[in-house]
Amino acid sequence: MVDVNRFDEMRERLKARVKPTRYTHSLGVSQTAEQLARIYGVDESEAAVAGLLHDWDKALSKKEVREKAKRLCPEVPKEVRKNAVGVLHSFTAGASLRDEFPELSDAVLQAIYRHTCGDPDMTDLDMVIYVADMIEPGRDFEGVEDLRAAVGEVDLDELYYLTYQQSLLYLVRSGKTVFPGSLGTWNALVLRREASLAERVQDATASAEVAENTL
Ligand SMILES: Nc1ncnc2c1ncn2[C@@H]1O[C@H](COP(=O)(O)OP(=O)(O)O)[C@@H](O)[C@H]1O
Repeated sequence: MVDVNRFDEMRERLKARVKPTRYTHSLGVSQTAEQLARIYGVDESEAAVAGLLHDWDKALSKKEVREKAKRLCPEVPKEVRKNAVGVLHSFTAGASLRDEFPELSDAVLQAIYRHTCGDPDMTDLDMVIYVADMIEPGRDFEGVEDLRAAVGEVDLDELYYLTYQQSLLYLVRSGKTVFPGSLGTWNALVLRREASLAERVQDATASAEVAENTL
């Protein structure tokens, strides 16, 4: 739980660090993450803080973020630093924000680390931040209204799946490079979703059979 005064201090430091449009986006993500957290039973305070700080390293130039990633994120391949510089800010912020705010939990840092590329095995907080980043009120892309309409109507795994799908569609449609790990993540999400649907069909069939036999 982050103290209200501390949250205000984080907000002021972010405001001084990033461009005004990025600051507005960050406030939108923080508020949307808090709402999603309430709906899906996730810690609201952690969601608000992770949402607020997720783009902390967007303030860095391409050169700076590449150097920071090289220094702090040895797990990120060289070709990602070279060809997908846009994703690096999430890794570097996740790896370094505790130096700025020592009270940040591992869960918050992980959600920040995963906010751009996701992961096959996301926690509920990770998914809340990933989705909030895509649907905060300032976002405007084809399909965003469908995602907003799905909030509370589908479970969090499904909402993350739908959001991830939109993100990949956007990258491919606009001819952008895709982070190599994203294909593996997508495949894992598809397979898990298929397994979960099959399980639900099986359960429904079993329940129908029980009902029929008791008539
Ligand atoms: N899986 C991915 N692979 C490669 N690039 C991505 C991926 N996901 C997002 N990006 C790109 O990385 C940049 C940062 O993404 P993100 O942090 O989600 O958005 P934003 O900067 O708009 O808040 C954007 O240019 C986005 O298109």
